[in-house]
Amino acid sequence: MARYELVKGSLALITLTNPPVNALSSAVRYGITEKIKRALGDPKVKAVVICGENERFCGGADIREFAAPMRGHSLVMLFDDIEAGEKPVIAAIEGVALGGGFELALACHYRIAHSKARLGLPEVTLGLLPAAGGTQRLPRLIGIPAALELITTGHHVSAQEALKLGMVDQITDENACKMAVEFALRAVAKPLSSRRISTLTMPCPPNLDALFEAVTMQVQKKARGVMAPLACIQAVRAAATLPYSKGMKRESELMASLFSSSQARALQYCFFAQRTAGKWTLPSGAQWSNIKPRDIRRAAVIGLGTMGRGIAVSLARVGISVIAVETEKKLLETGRQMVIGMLERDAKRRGVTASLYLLQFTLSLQDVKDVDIVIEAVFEDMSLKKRLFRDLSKVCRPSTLLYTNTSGLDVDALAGVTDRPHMVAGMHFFSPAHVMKLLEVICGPRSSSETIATAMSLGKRMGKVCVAVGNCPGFVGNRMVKTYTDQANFLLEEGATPEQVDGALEEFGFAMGVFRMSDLAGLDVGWRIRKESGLTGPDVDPKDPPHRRQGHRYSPIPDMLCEQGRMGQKTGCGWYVYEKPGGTEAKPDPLIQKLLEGYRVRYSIQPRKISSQELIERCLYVLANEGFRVLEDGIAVQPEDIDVIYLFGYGFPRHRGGPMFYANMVGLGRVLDRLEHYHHAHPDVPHLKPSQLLKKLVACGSPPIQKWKEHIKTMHSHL
Ligand SMILES: CCCCCCC/C=C/C(=O)SCCNC(=O)CCNC(=O)[C@H](O)C(C)(C)COP(=O)(O)OP(=O)(O)OC[C@H]1O[C@@H](n2cnc3c(N)ncnc32)[C@H](O)[C@@H]1OP(=O)(O)O
Repeated sequence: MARYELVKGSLALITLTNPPVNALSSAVRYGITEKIKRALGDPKVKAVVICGENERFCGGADIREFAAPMRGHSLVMLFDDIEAGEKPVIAAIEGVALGGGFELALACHYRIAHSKARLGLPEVTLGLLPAAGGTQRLPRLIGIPAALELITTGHHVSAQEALKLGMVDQITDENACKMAVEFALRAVAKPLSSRRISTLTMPCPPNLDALFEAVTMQVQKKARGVMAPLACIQAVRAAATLPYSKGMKRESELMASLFSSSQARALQYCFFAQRTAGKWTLPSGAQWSNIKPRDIRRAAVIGLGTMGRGIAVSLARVGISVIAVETEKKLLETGRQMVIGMLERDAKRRGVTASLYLLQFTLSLQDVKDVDIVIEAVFEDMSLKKRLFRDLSKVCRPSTLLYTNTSGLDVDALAGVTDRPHMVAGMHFFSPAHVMKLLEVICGPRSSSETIATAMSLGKRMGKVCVAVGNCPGFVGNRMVKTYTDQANFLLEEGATPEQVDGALEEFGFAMGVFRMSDLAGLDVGWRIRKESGLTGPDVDPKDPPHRRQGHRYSPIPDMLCEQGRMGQKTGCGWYVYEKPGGTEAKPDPLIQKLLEGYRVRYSIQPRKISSQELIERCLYVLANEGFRVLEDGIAVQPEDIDVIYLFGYGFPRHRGGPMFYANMVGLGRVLDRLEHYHHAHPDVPHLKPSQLLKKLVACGSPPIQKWKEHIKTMHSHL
């Protein structure tokens, strides 16, 4: 796990050999400890270079080992030994030096980085802190403000930024290991005392208290209820106010308070869930590792509304040429200006040239005849989409893949009107499409594995987190979210206010509660869908009372708001009132209070005081319950897929892991009990009825989430 070579007669070269990222597993820690001992004890050796195999220095501690108490050689002791040694040790950083990997580099006397390397202390994103001396050495090296920024955010920096900040001594475009060897030969004669970071005097700014207070407020605002950033601040404060050894003790105490916390478990689960979701599998056995995606060079985007513009930008900025199609000159011109503006702003932010030459705008569908793929992003109207797919069949060459950006319509129905149903699938982008990271790839029953592989690979190329899901109304994300918003509406009927429901969800960790989110997205979106599906408007069965549809409870309150023109932020009022149309400052609206009171009187509902616990349980247990049904129905393959969708598409707080992980943390038995309780109280709400899979898992002793897959026996998978 660590290779030892003597080079140039007097240098020990220690190479970490734990692919793919040379993580510091217990075997690697043992390996480095032994090799350092050997190098320091060998009189022939005058200096040491540490590097990583496969042009990657080190991705940090082995996160998989955090599932159990840490055993084996201590990183802290190893790093103290390296630093205290009498021979210069040089870190040769290629690829990444992250977390424990960067802390290893900080313990070395010199750091040489390749110009493409990235460095940082991302432990906070895993619910931890850099507990191998990172919180004590980094502020001594680069100062408290810069160290605080890096440690509390977990941001990686480029080698150039690292050099500017003083994190590395030199950067090179050559092989960093070779450069480090040459550097080491020159370093042999130099004194080491000023190179031991732990002994350096801390550069302290005068207004220390104010600085820590400001950073604490910033962190609390950005990540409400998240523990790790606050612990990071306390550890850096210890570095600023205590001698090194006492600071290390504080670092270790703070790490102990985080190490087995539920937040750390959730955040580490999210890290692996994201990687698990990328490894898609279809029932045919086709999967990410055995199906070659098509190479996409030319794409067409049909429709230049909000979604189409974002998709065009996402494609062009990764070098794919785009033909954007609209039906009217005015719409085309508006779309063209918006796309160009977005691309120019994006390029300016990234310090690159906008690839405007990749864009073409047209009113003629004929112009898309030679593209590799088409992504349709027209209005969410089935007959319009069908018409377009029929036309695309005629226009496009036979090898063109066709994708629909629908948020919930039947992908197979669209495939069925084409001459190539196996070459049709869904690509559900989230708005704004050039910003939001999530892409649901919808596999129709006839979609070929190549069609899916191409969508997944293209999504990844555009920087998206892609999840392959089955075809059903709303797919995974929107199918589940309906149960959550329904509960929120029912809670209003029963006595809650929008601000109470939102307050409870925001306290839980959502950046925005369900009603504030609805105001932001626009209430008319859901209204149109409900009208189309006959839940409101002229198509409603006259025998249905206003608060029941198809035998189930229904809340007409959102429809009532829309009928009054309250569409959310854009109209200046929705569930809240805003300072002006387009305003963002949500204030509780007495008119909504009045509307709710009138509604309760009309339907003889006795309002009651509803606890935050009930608000959370009703909204979130029902969400997980539908997630279990999604798994039962084979619409998603594994709970990780659902959680990734909720983390990246719906703002589910990452430190809670996602709806399925949250249910697992609460305890499946408890979730089942509470759902049974609520279903008993509201028998006309089928979504509150516990799913079969939840019952089955509880009956099997509530296995850990990673084992649920073994218990999911689907009648037939939709993937
Ligand atoms: C009381 C205890 C005291 C202990 C003190 C310890 C203090 C130190 C703590 C730490 O170091 S925590 C870890 C900090 N490091 C990170 O957070 C980095 C995590 N990794 C990444 O960001 C990325 O993986 C990467 C290194 C930038 C590489 O990205 P790339 O896109 O190239 O590859 P991936 O698909 O992400 O990863 C490939 C493969 O490797 C696995 N992996 C990555 N990093 C780790 C790791 N640190 N530990 C274990 N495994 C890791 C990743 O899961 C992938 O695995 P597979 O999916 O292929 O199985």
